[in-house]
Amino acid sequence: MTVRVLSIAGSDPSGGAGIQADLKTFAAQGTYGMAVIASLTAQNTAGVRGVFSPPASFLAQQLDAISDDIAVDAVKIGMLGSAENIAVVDTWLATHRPPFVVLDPVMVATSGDRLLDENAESALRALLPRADLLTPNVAELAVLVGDEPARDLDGAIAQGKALASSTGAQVLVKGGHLGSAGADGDQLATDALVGPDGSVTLVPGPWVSTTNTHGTGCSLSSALAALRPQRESWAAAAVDAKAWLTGALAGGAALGVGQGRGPVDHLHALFPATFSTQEWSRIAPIRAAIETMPFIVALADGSLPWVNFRFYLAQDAQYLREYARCLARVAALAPDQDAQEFFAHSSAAALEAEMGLHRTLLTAHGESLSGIETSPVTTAYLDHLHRCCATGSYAEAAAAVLPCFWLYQHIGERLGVLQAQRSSADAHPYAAWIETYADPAFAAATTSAIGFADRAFQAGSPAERDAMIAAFERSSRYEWMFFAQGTDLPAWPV
Ligand SMILES: Nc1ncnc2c1ncn2[C@@H]1O[C@H](COP(=O)(O)OP(=O)(O)OP(=O)(O)O)[C@@H](O)[C@H]1O
Ligand SMILES: Cc1ncc(COP(=O)(O)O)c(N)n1
Repeated sequence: MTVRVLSIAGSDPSGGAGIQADLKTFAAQGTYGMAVIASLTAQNTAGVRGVFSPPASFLAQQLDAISDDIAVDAVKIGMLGSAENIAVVDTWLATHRPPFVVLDPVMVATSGDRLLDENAESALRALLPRADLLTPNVAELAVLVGDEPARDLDGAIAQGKALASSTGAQVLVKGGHLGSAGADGDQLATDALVGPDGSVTLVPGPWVSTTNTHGTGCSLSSALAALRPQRESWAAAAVDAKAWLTGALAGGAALGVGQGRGPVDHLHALFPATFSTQEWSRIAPIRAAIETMPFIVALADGSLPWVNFRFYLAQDAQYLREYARCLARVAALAPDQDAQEFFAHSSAAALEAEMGLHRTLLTAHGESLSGIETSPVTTAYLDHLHRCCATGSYAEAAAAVLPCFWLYQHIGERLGVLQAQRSSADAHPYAAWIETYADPAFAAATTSAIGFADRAFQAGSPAERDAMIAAFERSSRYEWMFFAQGTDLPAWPV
């Protein structure tokens, strides 16, 4: 029979934390997931905007509906929001306690926003002894033992021992925010399972360099609840939950979700990394460099001087003419009609739509595209593309032309979000450029280009796969240099 796991928690509409994360985690562990919503939040990856808790009587009604019908093998309790909700859960546990109870004492989100009424802290403290396992983060652990936040893992373990002994529950001390060093000096993210008898089991894991950490606490506690009925002990469940979470953290960036601290990829093991997800993660430093470079920052806020934008536009027009030839070459190499149509259409679109945009923008300033000299960076990028498309396979050529879709779509989307937040009265000098790349039709074309590259990778020989990886990374670097030449290199005489 499938293991049936219940989450009693808050809702995170952006899908990275709360019950949304819990249900994905339950599915990832092969269990049947259920969710009783204690509280609603309006939040995204950047922070919490509002919290609304329905009447506690409705929480009781939801819990009764489950208990009257379904045997629950394990429960994970997360954000409860209010003292009234905590009282309802306390009563429910007294009468319907499932075999395994994990309690994540959610008080404050990573963003610093409160997720528990201030007057509910003592009620939450009183609920703790009903759990088998508590999963406070460093800040919550400190509040629960009435101490300052620990500065290192040893300090956190000492607090964990105090909490375990006062509640009779096991405590998983999470060292994610503390960091620790392994024998070979590698940075680790070590957790520790502390028993009420003072026993300590270290659960080490590699540190993942990522900003996609929204909902890690929710996901870890859910994985523990889902795995415990399938494992011998909490220690065994913790080791497997930790390994799963490390993979989810590593896959988070490739999801491309949100502008703040993005979510982890709960389903990474069900859908193993493709060429595109792997490469998107691999070029994370290049993406970060593009997102924060002076040219893009000034383009985003509209402060980019026209002289720099004009230089960029002129080079881009040179680039697009040749890029369109490369896309036509990918179409010629395409193994099937869908790919051929897509790349041929993209070639025409590069000439018509994008170059049209450039012409309009220049004409509006009384300038034209004639007599422009191609810069060294533009030349180098085009030489690379022409080489991949002239001498490489379809797979290599499809990988080489992909960053120009994907990085523009990515930057366009980011700038489009900023643009939408701006008051409509503030005219942005480069609004037309942003709209072109933030357009959902361009996002759809990018998704198609990614799909074609992924399929080529699947069908490719080992040599072709290596060539795809090299071509994709090199094109991505050139994309960065291409933007950078607009402000960061000495002016090229035009
Ligand atoms: N960058 C990282 N690399 C590896 N593991 C991490 C990283 N950040 C957090 N973790 C792990 O994620 C789990 C959750 O730990 P964390 O301390 O972030 O909890 P939390 O603060 O409750 O999470 P949340 O961000 O959801 O509030 C722990 O197993 C921790 O070791
Ligand atoms: C509904 C809900 N529950 C829990 C958290 C804590 O997660 P995090 O600290 O990662 O934001 C959250 N943000 N939202």
